[in-house]
Amino acid sequence: MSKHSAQPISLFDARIVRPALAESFRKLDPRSLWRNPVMFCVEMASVITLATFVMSLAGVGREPAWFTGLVSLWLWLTVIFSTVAESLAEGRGKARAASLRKTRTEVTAKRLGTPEFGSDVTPVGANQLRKGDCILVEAGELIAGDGEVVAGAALVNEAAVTGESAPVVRESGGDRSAVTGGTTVTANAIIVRITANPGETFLDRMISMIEGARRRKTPNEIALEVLLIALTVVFLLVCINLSPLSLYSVQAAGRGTPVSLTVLTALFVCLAPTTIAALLPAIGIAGMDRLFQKNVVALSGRAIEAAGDVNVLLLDKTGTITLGNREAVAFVPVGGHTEQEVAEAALMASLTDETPEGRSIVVLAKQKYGLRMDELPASAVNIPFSAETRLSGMDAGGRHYRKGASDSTVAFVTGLGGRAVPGDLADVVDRIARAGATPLVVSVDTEILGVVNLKDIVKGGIQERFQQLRSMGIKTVMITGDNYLTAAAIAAEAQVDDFLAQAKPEEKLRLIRESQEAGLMVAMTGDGTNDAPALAQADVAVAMNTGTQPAREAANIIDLDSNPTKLLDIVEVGKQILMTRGNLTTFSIANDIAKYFAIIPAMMISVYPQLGALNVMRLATPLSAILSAVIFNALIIPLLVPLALRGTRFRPMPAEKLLIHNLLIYGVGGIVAPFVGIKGIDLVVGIFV
Ligand SMILES: Nc1ncnc2c1ncn2[C@@H]1O[C@H](COP(=O)(O)OP(=O)(O)OP(=O)(O)O)[C@@H](O)[C@H]1O
Ligand SMILES: [K+]
Ligand SMILES: [Mg+2]
Repeated sequence: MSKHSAQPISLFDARIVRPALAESFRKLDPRSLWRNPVMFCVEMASVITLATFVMSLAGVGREPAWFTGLVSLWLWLTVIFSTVAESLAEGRGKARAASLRKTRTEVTAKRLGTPEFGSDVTPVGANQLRKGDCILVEAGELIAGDGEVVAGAALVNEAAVTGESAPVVRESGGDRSAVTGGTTVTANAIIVRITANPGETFLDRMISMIEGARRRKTPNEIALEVLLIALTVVFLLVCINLSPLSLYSVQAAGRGTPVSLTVLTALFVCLAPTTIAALLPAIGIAGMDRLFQKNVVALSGRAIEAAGDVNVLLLDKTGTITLGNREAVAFVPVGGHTEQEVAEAALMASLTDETPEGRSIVVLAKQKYGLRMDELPASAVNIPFSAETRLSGMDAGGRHYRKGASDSTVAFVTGLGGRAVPGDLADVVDRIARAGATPLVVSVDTEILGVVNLKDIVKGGIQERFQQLRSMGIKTVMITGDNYLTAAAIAAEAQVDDFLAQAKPEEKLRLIRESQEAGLMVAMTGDGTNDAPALAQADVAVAMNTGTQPAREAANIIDLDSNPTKLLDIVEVGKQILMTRGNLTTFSIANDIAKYFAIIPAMMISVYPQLGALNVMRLATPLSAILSAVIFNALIIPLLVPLALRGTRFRPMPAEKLLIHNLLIYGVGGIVAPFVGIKGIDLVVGIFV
C-alpha cells in the first residue's frame, strides 16, 4: 500500500521552502497584497519609511539614516515574513498538485455510440469528452474522465487520486458506481457515462483546491478580518492625531522635538494587529493541508471550520456504517412455500436488477439451487429499485415478480387484490431484522412466497470512534431506508446515539432542516444517490469516495478512504483552525501593552521627562526603544509560523475550560513575551548604538 501520508514532506523541507521564498516576493505586489488589508497598510508604512530613509540620507530631517534605514528594513521584513508564511502553507499543496497534474496525462478514450457493450467505438482525446458521453474502458486502460459505471463491473486502481494502490470494485447500479478520471481499470471492462466536462473534473477541483486558487475567505475569517481592520483604522487615526498633538505639546512646553514621521509610522505598525493578520491566511491553508494528509479533500474551507462546531452527525447505514453492499445469504419460505420456490421467484424479480443486492440474489440462486436464466423472457419489463418505492422486480408473461422492503411489498401485493398475508411472514421478517440483516419480501402477483436474507456487516472498530465523538459532545444518528428492527440492531451494534429507520430521501432532508432550525450544526456522511439531497443541505457534507457521483457532487468534503469516522479528524482540524486563530488574535492584541511602554515614553520623553517613569524596561535610548519594538513586532511572525502551520494542539476538554486555558497561555504570554523580547533586542541594539 502506498499512501500520500506514507511519504510526508516536512513543512520546512527545502523543496517547499525554496519555491515558497520566491513566491513570497511575488505576493508583495500590492495588487495581490490588498486582499490582506492590515498587511497592505504595513507595506504602505514600509514605503513611507523608505522615503524618510532616502530623505535622511540626503540630510533632510533630524533622525540619523541608520535609524530610518533600519526601521524601514524591519517594516519590509514584517510584510515579507507574512507572505513567506502564506507561501509556506501553500507549498506542500502546490507540490502535491504538481504530482497530481502529472497523472492527468492526455489519454485517448473509446467513445461509444450507445451505452452498451458491442456498440461502435470512436477514439477521441480525453479533452473532447463531454457530459453524457459513454466510453468503454478495458483492463489496463486509464479512465479518461469522471463518470458513472452504467454497465459492467471492474477492479479499479485509484492510487493516482487516493494514494491507495489496492484495487477497488466499481460497478453499475449500486452505491459504488462512481469512477474518477485518472484512475486505471486493472481487470474486466466497464462502460462509463461521463459526468464532468474537461476542466471540471474531481482531479481539477482537487488541484485548484489544494493550490489555493479557488480559496475563498471563510465567514469566520471575514469576521475576524473586519475586527482587525477596525483596530487598524483606530490606530491609524490615533497616530495621525499624534502629530499635531505633539507639535502643540512642544510649543506649550517650550522644549523637546515633535514626533517624526518615521516614529509615527513605526508606532502604527507596532500597534496594528500585524501578528494575527500576517498569519491568518496561513492558518486556514495549513489546516486544509493537514486534512489532505489524512486523505480527506475539502472542497471548501468553510466546511472544515463548520466541522469544528458540529453538534450532530447523521450517517447513512449501508456503505457508511456497514461494509460495502448487502449480500443475499438465504431464501426463507413462508406460508407453506418451499425454499426452491422462493429462490425461483427472487431470481425472476432480480433478473433485470442491476443493484448489488439484485445481483447477489442472482448469484445465490445459481450457487445454491443451480438456477439460471440466460435469456430474459421476451415480454420482460424492468421495474427498477427506487428509494421512494423501496421495491424492485420484473413484469413478464403477465406476471408481476417483486421483492422489496416488507411494508412496501405487502402494500404492493394488497394493491393487486391479494388478501392473505402468510401468518408466519411477520416472524421471519422480524427474526432476520433483529439479527441486523435486511429482509426483502418476495412476491409473485398477489402471493407472498418468502423472504431474502440480505446480510449487513458493521465496519470494524467503529464503536470506539463514535464514543470519541460522544465525548466531544457530538451526537451520532444513523439514518437508513431499512426497516426499524434492522436499523435498531445495527444501531445497537455500531453504538450510535440514535437512529431513524424507513427514511426516504425527503425524510433525511427534513431531519437535517429541523436540526438546523433548532440551531444545531449538522454534519452528514453518506454515499448513495438518495443521500445527495441531504448532503446538499448539511453544513458539513462528507461523501465516501466509493459513493455515487451525485453524492460526491453534493458533498463539500470527500473522504478518499471512505471511512465514516473520518469526521473525527475533520472536526479536530476544524476546531484547531478556529482555536489557532483565536489564540494568535489574543496573543497579537495582548502584545500591544508592552509596545506602549516601549514607544510612548521614547516618543514623548523630550517633551515630558516625567514619562521616563514609564520606561519600565529601562531601554537604552529612545531610538533603540522604537527600533527594538519594531524588530520584535517583525520577529514574532516567523517565531509563530510553526504554530500557525501545525495548529494549536487539540485537547478534548469542555469549551469553557479550553477558553480559560488558552486565554491564560496566549493572553498572559502575549503580555509578558514582548517585555522580555524587546528588552533583549534593546540590549543587542545598545551594543551598536
Ligand atoms: N434492489 C432492491 N430491490 C428491492 N428492494 C430493495 C433493493 N435495495 C434495497 N431495497 C429495500 O429498500 C430499502 C431502502 O434501501 P436503500 O438502500 O435506499 O436504503 P438507504 O436509505 O440508502 O439506507 P442505507 O443505505 O443506510 O441502508 C432497503 O432497506 C430494502 O428493504
Ligand atoms: K503589531
Ligand atoms: Mg444508501
